[in-house]
Amino acid sequence: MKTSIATVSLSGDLPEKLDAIARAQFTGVEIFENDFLTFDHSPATVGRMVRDKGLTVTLFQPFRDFEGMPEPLRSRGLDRAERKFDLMQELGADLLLICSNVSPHALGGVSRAADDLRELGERAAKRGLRIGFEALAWGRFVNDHRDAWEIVRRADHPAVGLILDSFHTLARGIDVASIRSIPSDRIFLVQLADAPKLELDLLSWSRHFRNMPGQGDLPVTAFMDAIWATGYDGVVSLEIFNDQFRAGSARAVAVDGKRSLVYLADQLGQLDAADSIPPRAICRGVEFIEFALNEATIEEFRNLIGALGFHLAGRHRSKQVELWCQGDVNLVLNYEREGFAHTFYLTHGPSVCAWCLKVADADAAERRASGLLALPFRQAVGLGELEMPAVRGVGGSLVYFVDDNSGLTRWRDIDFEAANKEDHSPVQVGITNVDHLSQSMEYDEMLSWLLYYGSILDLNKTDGQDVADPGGLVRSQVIQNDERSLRIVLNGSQSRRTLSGRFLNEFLGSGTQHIALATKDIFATVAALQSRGFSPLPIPANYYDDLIARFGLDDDLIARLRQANILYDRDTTGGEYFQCYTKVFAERFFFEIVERRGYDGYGAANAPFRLASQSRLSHRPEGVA
Ligand SMILES: O=C(O)c1ccc(O)c(O)c1
Ligand SMILES: [Mg+2]
Repeated sequence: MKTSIATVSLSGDLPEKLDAIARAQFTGVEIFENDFLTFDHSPATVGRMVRDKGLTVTLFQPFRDFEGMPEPLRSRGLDRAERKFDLMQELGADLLLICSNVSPHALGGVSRAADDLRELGERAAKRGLRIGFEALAWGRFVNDHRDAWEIVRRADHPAVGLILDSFHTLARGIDVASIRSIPSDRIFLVQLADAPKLELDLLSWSRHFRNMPGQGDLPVTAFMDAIWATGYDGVVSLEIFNDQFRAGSARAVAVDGKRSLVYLADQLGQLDAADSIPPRAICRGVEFIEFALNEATIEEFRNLIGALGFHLAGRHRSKQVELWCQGDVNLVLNYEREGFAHTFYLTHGPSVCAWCLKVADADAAERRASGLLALPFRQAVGLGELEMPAVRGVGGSLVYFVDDNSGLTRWRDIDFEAANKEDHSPVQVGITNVDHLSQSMEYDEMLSWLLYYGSILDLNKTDGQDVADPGGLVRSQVIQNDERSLRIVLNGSQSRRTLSGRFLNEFLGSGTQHIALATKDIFATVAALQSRGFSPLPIPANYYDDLIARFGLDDDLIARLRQANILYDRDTTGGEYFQCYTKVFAERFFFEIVERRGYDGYGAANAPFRLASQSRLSHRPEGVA
C-alpha cells in the first residue's frame, strides 16, 4: 500500500512535518500550498528535502474556484494554473488537486465544467502533469463525488482524473456503492479522514474535527472497501484537518496516522504480503502488574497490599524484585537501582511501570504491535531468565506479552525463588482477579491510545462518558474484549484541577492510576480486610441517603453498604455493582475492590462521589485525620 499524509495534518514547520512523516514510514506527502508559501525556500529546495527524506510528493493542493467560471475569470484561472504548474515542476509534483468551486461567480453546468477541466488537463499533459477533481461537500454546484465523476468522465482526457475524499462522501451520507463502478485508472488519488458525529455545518466539521480512520464515527472501512473493489492500487493519503492534531506532536500524530492506515488495510485484507501482520491479539487476562518503587517507598507499599490480603510469594533470582500474589492477581514490586523500572521511578515516582498481558501468542502479539509502529522494548536479563516480548505503551510504560505455548507463563518459577511460607502466610480475603485497569491521560491523547489498544489487541470501545470531578469534567472511555478478561478504562482530563489532571501534573505524564480487583463477595472481603487494618476511602452519609431514594434498597443493605464504605449501582437489567476504594497511594494510584452481579458497566454514576471523597482527602492538611 502506498501511504501518504497531507502536510496540513501536522504541527510544525515544513522540515518538522517532513521529518515526522518520514519517521512514520509513509511513502509520500501531499504538499499543502500554505505550508509551502509560509516556508522561505524555493520549490526546488523543498522538492529536494522531500526526496532526501525518501518521500515522494503525491499531490500539490488545493487549487480553488476553477471550473465553470465566466470570462475573464475563466482565463485568469487558466493563467493561475500555469503558475502552479511551474511551481509543481520545480517541486517534483505531478498531480494537482482541483477542488470544486465555491465562488459566487461560478456558473455551474456539467458540460461547461467538463470543458474547463479538459482544457486544463491538456495544458497539464504538455508538461507531463495531471489534475484530479474533488467534490467538496460544500461545493456550490458540485458537492457529490458522483457529479465530480460525471464531469471527469465527460472531460475524457487522460490527464484528468477523480480524487475521492472519504470525508466529503461520508459526511453527506452518499452511498459508497456508487464508487464500485468507477474505473480504477480514473481515480488519481484517495484521501482518507474520519470524523466524530457532530451537529455542525459541513465546512466547520471538515476543517476542525476530522480524525484518523477508525477514530471517528464515519464508515471509512466501507468507503475503502468500495475503493479497493475497483482494483485501485494507488496512493491512500490522510488529509486530516484537526485543531488538536495541529497543536500536538507532529511525530505522534504521524505515527497514529500510519497506524490507522495499516490497521484499516489489515481489516480489509489489503496489506501487501511483505507487510502482513498477525491478527489482533486475543487477551486471556492480566498476568501481572509491575510497580516501580524504591527502598524508601516499598515498605509502605508492602503494608498497603498486605492489608489488601496479598502475600509475598517469591523473590527474583537476580534482582531487587518481589512477587506478591492473591488469587490470580500477581503484583511485581521492582525496587532495583538500575534498569527500566528504576528509570521510570526517577521520572514518575512510585507508580505502575508495566502490565503483562496473557495472550494467545505472545510473539505474534509483539510482531503485530511492531507492525503497527509500537516501539519494541528489550532489557538485559540474567542467565537462564526469561526474555519477555514487550512494547512501549501509555506514558512510556511497558506492555509485556506472555502465553502458555512458549512457556512464558512459567515466568514465576523461572525468574522467582518461592518465598518462605513463614514470611507471609497466604490469607484469604476473596480477591480473585483483576477486574479492570484505568489510565489517566491528557484529553488530547485519548484518541491516540484508543487506536493503540484497539488496533493491537482484540478490544472494542464503548461509548464515552463525561464524569464530573470537583475540579472539572473528565472524559471516560472503556475499551474491552468480548470475554471481559481485559477491561481498560481511559480517563482524559481537560483541566489540571481534576484528580486525573493532578495525577498528570504530579506523575509527570500519563499512566495507570487505578487497579480494580474482583471479589465474589465484597461484604466478606471488606470485613476480612477491615480486620487486617485496611481503611477504605470514606464515603459521605448523603450518598447513602440518595441511594435509598434512587434504588429503594432496604435498610439492612443500606446499613451494610454504609458501614463498609461500599458504593452501589444497578443497571437497567437489574445487574448490580458494588465498589470499595482504597485511599490514594503516594498521591498517585489506588485500588478498588468490586463485585459484579450480572453488571457490565463501571459505576460511572458513583464516580463523582468517589472523586469528591478523594479530592477532600488530598486537600486536607497534613496530620488531620
Ligand atoms: O477545506 C478545504 O477547503 C479543502 C481543501 C482541499 C481538500 O482536499 C479538502 O478535502 C478540503
Ligand atoms: Mg480532500
